[in-house]
Amino acid sequence: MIVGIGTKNRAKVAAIQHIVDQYLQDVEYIQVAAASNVSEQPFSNEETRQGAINRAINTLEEVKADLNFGLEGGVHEIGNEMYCTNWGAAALKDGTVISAAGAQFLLPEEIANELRAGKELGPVMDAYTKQQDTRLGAGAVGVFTAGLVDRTEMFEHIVKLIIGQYLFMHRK
Ligand SMILES: O=P(O)(O)OP(=O)(O)OP(=O)(O)OC[C@H]1O[C@@H](n2cnc3c(O)ncnc32)[C@H](O)[C@@H]1O
Ligand SMILES: [Mg+2]
Repeated sequence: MIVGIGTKNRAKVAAIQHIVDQYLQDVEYIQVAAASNVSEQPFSNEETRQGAINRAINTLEEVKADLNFGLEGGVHEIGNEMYCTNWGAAALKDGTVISAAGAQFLLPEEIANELRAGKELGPVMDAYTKQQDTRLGAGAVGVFTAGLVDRTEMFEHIVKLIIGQYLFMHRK
């Protein structure tokens, strides 16, 4: 089968490939930088979920694979506290869209304030860590969990939930 990957972000690509390779056979991958059609920095669960779904559908339209993945990161606030939130979706050839949410974790107040001022988490994390492209490696989750959970592991759980739902739908 053909699996479409709607991102070129290597942390997300690795998450999709690790889980697909574990549970599906004879897979060929096609990658595209699919548009999310939401803000660069989604600011609610609804918007983050929509970004993942849009990426999955845009990947389906571009590569027409059997399973087309979209993964999206964003933030949302509960009271005065800001959490990172993560969503994934897969669009099937017949237009069915499977979705699942993943881990959420609290962002430190100094990071949350930068986002409230309109900045994006990617560049804010690079400034905070004095490194480049945090979002392609450990991610904010890796930094703020002392390396216990990196961005790939976080998205792997979402991909596993999606493939599990796909296998359930196609059970014999
Ligand atoms: O190439 P794409 O697939 O777009 O991957 P991305 O890293 O930009 O990821 P998202 O668009 O899903 O994330 C939305 C925004 O939040 C940032 N972001 C999300 N999660 C992050 C993390 O764990 N570490 C650093 N930045 C993160 C990201 O850089 C964007 O500004
Ligand atoms: Mg992005």
